[in-house]
Amino acid sequence: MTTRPPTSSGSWRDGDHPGRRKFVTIGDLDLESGDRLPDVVLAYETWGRLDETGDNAILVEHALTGDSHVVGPAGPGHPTAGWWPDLIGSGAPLDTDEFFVVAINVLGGCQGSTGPGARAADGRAWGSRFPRVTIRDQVNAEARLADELGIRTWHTVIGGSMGGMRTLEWVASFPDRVATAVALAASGYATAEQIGWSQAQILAIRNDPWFADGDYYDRAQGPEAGLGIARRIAHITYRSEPELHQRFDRDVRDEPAGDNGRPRYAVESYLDHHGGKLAGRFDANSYAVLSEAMNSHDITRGREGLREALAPFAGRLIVAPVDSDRLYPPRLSEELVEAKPGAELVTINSLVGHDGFLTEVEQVADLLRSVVVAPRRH
Ligand SMILES: CC(=O)SCCNC(=O)CCNC(=O)[C@H](O)C(C)(C)COP(=O)(O)OP(=O)(O)OC[C@H]1O[C@@H](n2cnc3c(N)ncnc32)[C@H](O)[C@@H]1OP(=O)(O)O
Ligand SMILES: N[C@@H](CCO)C(=O)O
Repeated sequence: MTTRPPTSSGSWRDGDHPGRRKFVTIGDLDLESGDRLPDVVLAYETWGRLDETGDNAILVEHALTGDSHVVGPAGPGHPTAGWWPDLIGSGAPLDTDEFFVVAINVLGGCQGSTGPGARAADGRAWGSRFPRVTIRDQVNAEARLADELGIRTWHTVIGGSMGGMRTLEWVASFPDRVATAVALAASGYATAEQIGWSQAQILAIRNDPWFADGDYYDRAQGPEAGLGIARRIAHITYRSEPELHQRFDRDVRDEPAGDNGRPRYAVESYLDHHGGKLAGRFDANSYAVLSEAMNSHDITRGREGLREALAPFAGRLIVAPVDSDRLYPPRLSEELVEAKPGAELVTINSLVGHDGFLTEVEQVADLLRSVVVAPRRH
């Protein structure tokens, strides 16, 4: 759930140590829908130092249930340890001796940024009143944070999945503010199948009797069961069929015993684990808002096609699909490379599927070392 920062304007922080959350008020945000979201706060974390030229900043964009805590242990404001361990630090692929690394909790999220669990001006959680936001709205908000930090052009923007969507939207919306973009396990638009999977997940949440039309924050219980089901559905799409087969096959867990003596398959217990874990650390409304934001993703909206959307970008574009990804199949990355002359395709090899961009940390590290960071030193 959202940890509400103190109400004020300008920047404030939990602490000055690297990786400690900071907050900035970016003011009112006009949304694509025509709504205006007032007094928007974004939570973010930084590592390293912005140099005098201001051109050494790297933006790391998190995926659906990630947050600004890219590296480091769990702690206040961070329900989990970092989701890309060891990628940021002195001598790490995103080397803080050289770069100023920024990660922002996405608009609509639940780890410090304005989202449905945050309090509106009347002191009540936004809940059902939280407006629809798009990936483009989220990137517009992030651009305002970049302005606040004095970052005109990102040296690199990198992200996977929903983070890859924001990376590509940065390229399309602010082509002169990104020098290099790395989009992992992503696509230029949400596909019919992705939208279909999202629908099932959103319905699981909204049909939980404890959802209360989204206004459950002052109740004894929220729609954790619905969120858990959503996560189970999603998690299957994040993994490959061969991986699930190899890991679990038809194995049965002997405890706890299944109801009515039916077997409890190991894969069920695994999905129960992931469903329960997410329900304990994430806000269901945020999950639905962010899923709808992902459904909105389409860098071609108002820009003709992929080619036209990417044409103004003069920087370096690297797209990195996971070869076994059935949710964002490699053809979606190949389309981007075909649409953008000079764009590079670097395939991540993994049995895992979509989550490969999180689990194959070494390959991501190699990618960052070889194609992103190294060229700056020459
Ligand atoms: C690491 C984080 O969660 S950081 C928080 C932010 N998170 C994100 O941004 C991404 C969200 N995380 C994820 O999507 C996933 O957790 C991933 C991609 C990181 C997981 O990748 P993997 O390393 O392949 O983990 P895997 O899917 O095997 O799950 C391991 C967990 O399942 C449990 N598990 C494995 N098999 C079973 C089973 N048959 N029954 C019950 N539990 C099982 C393990 O005990 C382990 O539990 P733990 O995570 O509580 O320690
Ligand atoms: N498993 C990741 C990837 C979603 O694309 C997450 O939960 O954020």
